[in-house]
Amino acid sequence: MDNIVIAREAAAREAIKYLRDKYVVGVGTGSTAMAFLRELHKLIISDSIEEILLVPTSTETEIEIIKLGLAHLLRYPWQVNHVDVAIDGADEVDRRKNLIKGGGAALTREKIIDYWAREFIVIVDETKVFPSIPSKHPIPIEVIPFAWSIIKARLEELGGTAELRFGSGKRGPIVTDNGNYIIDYMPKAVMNPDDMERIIKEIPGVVEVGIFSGKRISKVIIGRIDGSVTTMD
Ligand SMILES: O=C(CO)[C@H](O)[C@H](O)COP(=O)(O)O
Repeated sequence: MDNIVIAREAAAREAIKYLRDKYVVGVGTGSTAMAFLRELHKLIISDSIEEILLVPTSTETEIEIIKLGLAHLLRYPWQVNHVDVAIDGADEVDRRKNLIKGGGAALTREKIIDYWAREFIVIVDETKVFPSIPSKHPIPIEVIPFAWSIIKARLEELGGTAELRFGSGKRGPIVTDNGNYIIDYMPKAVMNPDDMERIIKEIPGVVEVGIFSGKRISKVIIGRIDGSVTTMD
């Protein structure tokens, strides 16, 4: 098995320990979150956990829940009055638990559900840990299509590069679950993530920013390629 897969699965298995009977669980987006969903599926079919409900953070995750035969557990935000725990992946994490998210273009729904949850637990493999963010991955920003060129220009004025995200088939810009576009922004200068998030969010037409503040995160579980895990609280 691929080393990264071993690391992601180790983090996903560890996250299972934070679930309880009757929990409403926010289910993240991406391959690591899907590793968690597969572990959760095992628990559910073996009756090791009871009356759990699943709130997806994207259409992609919703489809995976249905494909696993768990449609009866699927709930939308308006069908529950809270989320006990959200488990989600990330593209980058720094030592203060600040995250870059949105590699899968799901950052807005992820932030809505992850921040709503009483506990927000992040699962990553060790290659996602960096001294500061953004390091390798630009900051995904969800924008209203009408405003994309203006926002791109405003970001470039702030310094750095800003690119409208296209699909791999080059048929046009990626469209999010909310009908918006994604701009990937790599700033020139390192800045405090909370300040960076605030500055970008102030640009009219920006829907959400793929910086998730470490202050909002309960725990980061880091899976290692030897199968071990470490936790940042
Ligand atoms: O933010 C996300 C989707 O919008 C994902 O959580 C992030 O891209 C990590 O994905 P993966 O686990 O596949 O590396």
